[in-house]
Amino acid sequence: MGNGCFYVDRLAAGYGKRPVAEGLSFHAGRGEIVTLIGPNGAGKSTILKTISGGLAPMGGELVLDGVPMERIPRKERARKLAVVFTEKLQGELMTCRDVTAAGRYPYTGRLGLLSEKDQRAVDQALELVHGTDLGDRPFDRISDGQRQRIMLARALCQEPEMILLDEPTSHLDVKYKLEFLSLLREMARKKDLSVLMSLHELDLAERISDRVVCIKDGRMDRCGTPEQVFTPGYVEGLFGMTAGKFDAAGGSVEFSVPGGAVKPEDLPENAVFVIAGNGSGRQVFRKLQRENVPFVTGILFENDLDLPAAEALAAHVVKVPLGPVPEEAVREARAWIRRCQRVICCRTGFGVWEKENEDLFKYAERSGKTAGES
Ligand SMILES: Nc1ncnc2c1ncn2[C@@H]1O[C@H](COP(=O)(O)OP(=O)(O)OP(=O)(O)O)[C@@H](O)[C@H]1O
Repeated sequence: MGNGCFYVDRLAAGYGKRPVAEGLSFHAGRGEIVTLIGPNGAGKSTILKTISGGLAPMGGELVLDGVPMERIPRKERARKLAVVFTEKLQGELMTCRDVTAAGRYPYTGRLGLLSEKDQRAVDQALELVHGTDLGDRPFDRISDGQRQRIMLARALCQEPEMILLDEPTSHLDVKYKLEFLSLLREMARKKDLSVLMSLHELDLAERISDRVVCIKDGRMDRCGTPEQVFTPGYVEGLFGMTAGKFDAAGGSVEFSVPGGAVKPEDLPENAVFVIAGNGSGRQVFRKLQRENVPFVTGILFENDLDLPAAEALAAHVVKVPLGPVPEEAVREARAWIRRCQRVICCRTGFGVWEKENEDLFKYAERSGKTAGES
């Protein structure tokens, strides 16, 4: 089970008598970020609620710092484990500073009076989330994104060993999403925190997580590093996607090509051949896709940055393994060019290993297919 400060072993979580998910075994070490992903209703929130103590486990073990969770006294657990579930706290009549300070309650006496040390911890936490200016504002009159940052400040000033977050970026704009997750990453490392959260943004999950736990049909479908989890085709299966493709290399989602791949003889009249490579083609592929213009592309090496988007969107891709480009691939690409109405070249120049693509471009020029290229 590793030296993680937290682990679950064969955990079952659910409501009443019915487990929503069971057989869950994973761990989160100190300084690590572990992310739960999976389709809507898979049970991610239920698992987090169970780990936070809000729901009783229906089976299995929950262990924090070598001690079964149920044996950790409530007050100690409140110090060790911080929870960021935004919908929980209404915070009426409270300022953002009051809400943040609530994170110190496990450390204060019964009256909840804050010592100087507590006040300092509140200041620091607000500063960390860039929330100092929000301190005096009423918590119920700030934006959802600001509320999310204040909730993180509250969790941080609790000085926990572990933070649980349920979809912490759902209300944040793209700038704050990145800022928030970078902050979380930094806090995890600096303060040796274990972070367990659910995320819907797979690209962010892939970039930020040390480990990803995939939940599907009431069980743990996969658990591992992002490289182990996000293998080609996996996300589409996990989410039962029929309308698009997840680019495992680039961490982005591609809409699928209408009608799918085609045979040369079925290629529509307005089809375009795109000479791309090295990431130069993706924007063009997407533009053609939006405009409903079918296209063929090549010659792409199998590790090319353009390949995932090409495979998701093109009617056909002429691709080759790394190494010398076979004559046959060149012949095939030329045949597709002859069938296409025009050729778009995304390259401003060709490297020494791209002689065949340069030749294809010259071939297209000679055929008059590059005229009016946009
Ligand atoms: N309070 C509840 N009582 C009974 N069943 C519930 C309750 N809350 C959620 N469920 C059910 O448990 C299952 C898992 O829900 P959960 O919210 O954990 O999924 P999730 O993976 O977090 O979904 P989402 O991605 O949509 O947030 C769903 O079928 C849901 O309808």
